Amino acid sequence: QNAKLPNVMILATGGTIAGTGATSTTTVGYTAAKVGVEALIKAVPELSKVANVSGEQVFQIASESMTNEHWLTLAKRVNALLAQPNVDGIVITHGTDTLEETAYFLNLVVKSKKPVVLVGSMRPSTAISADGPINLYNAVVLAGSPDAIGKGVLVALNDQINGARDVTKTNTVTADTFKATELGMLGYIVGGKAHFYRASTRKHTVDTEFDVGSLSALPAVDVAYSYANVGTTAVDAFVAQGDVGIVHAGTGDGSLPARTKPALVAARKKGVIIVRSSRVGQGIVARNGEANDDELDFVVSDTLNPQKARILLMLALTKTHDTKEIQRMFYTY
Ligand SMILES: NC(=O)C[C@H](N)C(=O)O
Repeated sequence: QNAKLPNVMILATGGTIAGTGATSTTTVGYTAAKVGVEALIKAVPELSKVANVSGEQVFQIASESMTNEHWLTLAKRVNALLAQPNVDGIVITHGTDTLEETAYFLNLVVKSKKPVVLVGSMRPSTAISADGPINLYNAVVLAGSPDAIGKGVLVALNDQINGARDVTKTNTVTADTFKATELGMLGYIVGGKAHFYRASTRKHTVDTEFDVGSLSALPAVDVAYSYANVGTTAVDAFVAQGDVGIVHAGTGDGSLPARTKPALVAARKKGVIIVRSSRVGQGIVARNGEANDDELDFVVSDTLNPQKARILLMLALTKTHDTKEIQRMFYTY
């Protein structure tokens, strides 16, 4: 322990960063979530020069299997740790598949300005040029950086700092997969230092109205994906199973196909909240653009992608079923 260094807690959840392959050239077909947190820390002795690190294994899963229950457990643990004066920042090691979702969930429910940084890797720990160790080093640097305080939940991979709201996985295999595309990344981690150039204007962490402290479950919300020839199978199934919200991942600017629209309108009449989002990946879904949202009593996702719109809708539904209020939240967070 060095009193001059920040105290950074590493919470491990699994993913490829904790994965192992049969050979050093195995970069696909490896097994995720095998290496424990102590081994991850031990693999990067340089960590002790930038922070007093300690580790905790919260889960050991591939992130495609992340659930709402995992998120509630993780968020409560993060909030409990950040309330301790001897914790300056938290790093969460995580699979990359749903990393952006966990980051955005925490961005909305963490009750602290202290840095929370999600990190993963695209190559397993056993690979040549594994990206996990450098990403972990950078994440710990970032979590211990005073400049990261109050910036919301951050993502550190490939020497870049991205904000939880706008970052997304853009490539299935390459190490430079996490990008905030048009809205832009926040900075770099270079030479053991975090360099910030921008911050999100959207509210997060201590400035949100959401509190998961007393929650043991989240409202049922699913995503209905749109494409040519789509019908009502998904929407009908979601309503039948009792969903209270549906995010429609529409084509283009959140368009509603002629065959699907009546099912969404009927679902809304039954009380289900409908959010129009887009599968495109860039741009605003404009209110009263591709559909008359005022008349249909639908909500638009603004620039949130469908998987993040699902998260905000779940949290919104813990507070209200008023569509005007929910729309306000989509323009706030
Ligand atoms: N690169 C990765 O971490 C992918 C892995 N399927 C996961 O999300 O756990």
